[in-house]
Amino acid sequence: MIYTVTLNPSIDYVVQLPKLNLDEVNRLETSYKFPGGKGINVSRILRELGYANQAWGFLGGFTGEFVSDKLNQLNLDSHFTKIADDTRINVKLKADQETELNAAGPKITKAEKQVFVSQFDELKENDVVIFSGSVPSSLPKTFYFDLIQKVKERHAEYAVDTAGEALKKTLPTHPVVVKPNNHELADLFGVELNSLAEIKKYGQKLIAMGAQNVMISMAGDGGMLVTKDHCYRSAAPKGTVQNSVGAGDSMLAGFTGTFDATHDPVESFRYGLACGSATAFSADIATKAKIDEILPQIKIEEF
Ligand SMILES: Nc1ncnc2c1ncn2[C@@H]1O[C@H](COP(=O)(O)OP(=O)(O)OP(=O)(O)O)[C@@H](O)[C@H]1O
Ligand SMILES: O=P(O)(O)OC[C@@]1(O)O[C@H](CO)[C@@H](O)[C@@H]1O
Repeated sequence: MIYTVTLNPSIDYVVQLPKLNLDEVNRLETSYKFPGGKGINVSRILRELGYANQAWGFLGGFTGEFVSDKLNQLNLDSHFTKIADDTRINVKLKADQETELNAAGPKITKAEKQVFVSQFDELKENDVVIFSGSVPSSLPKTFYFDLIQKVKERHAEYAVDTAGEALKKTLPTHPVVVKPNNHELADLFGVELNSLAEIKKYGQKLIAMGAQNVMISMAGDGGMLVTKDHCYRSAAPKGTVQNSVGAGDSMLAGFTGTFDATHDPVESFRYGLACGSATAFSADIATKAKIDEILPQIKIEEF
């Protein structure tokens, strides 16, 4: 079974207008509300691909009710810990440029945290836990790392989509896959990455530090997969970008779900790339039909 962890879910309020004028009232052309949060996006794609999974995390208040109702409507299996404070609202502004305003997140009490942590006792050998997204500021900075210790005690596997020191700290515990984007990879080492060869070199460093697979996302430039003995690269298929929010989560879902089922890194990378682009070319998180349409366009080569 695959479990996704979204410590800080959101309502994603996506607003579209031709141009943002600061210091003025701006009238929106369209606006949508989606259930958001990285792990929730991962769960939605896993479900589209037919992989049984359950979404975990914290939800509370009227905003939490909205997210919960939407997940029920999507028939998503979920088990969120109820909290007293309100789940956050993140604003995604699509104008001449894309701007995201992500809130810090709700207060989580000690008792609520305890209820959530006890869920990890349910894990079994060979389960996979996917940790994605920010940690609300009321939780300790080491929270992912502490949860990973629980996953390892239960002999389950895990994947992680986080950045900076939190990512570095998890590498020696051998995550199945980590998915930095090229900018996060550069920031991690305080360097600029100007070529695919450099991206490969720093991806290999993450392998040397303990990751089992390193998938580097590069938005419209496609992606790279670094394994212990190989490196694979693919450009992105062409299409009209509608809303790239969640493309990285979709990529992680495609890879991890396929890898759990097949243990084939190239096939998993293929699904990761197709899911990422399918979401970028959709208004919301991609559907199975969109993923199937993109899959034949993915061309992977050894690099
Ligand atoms: N404009 C695009 N055209 C085609 N494919 C795209 C585009 N944007 C993203 N993708 C696909 O989705 C993958 C993940 O996207 P991206 O690199 O933006 O992830 P990310 O930085 O983690 O994004 P986010 O945090 O918004 O989910 C890319 O590696 C690529 O395969
Ligand atoms: O603030 P975080 O947790 O880093 O990211 C949250 C978020 O931007 O990530 C998803 C897209 O990847 C959105 O659904 C959500 O709003």
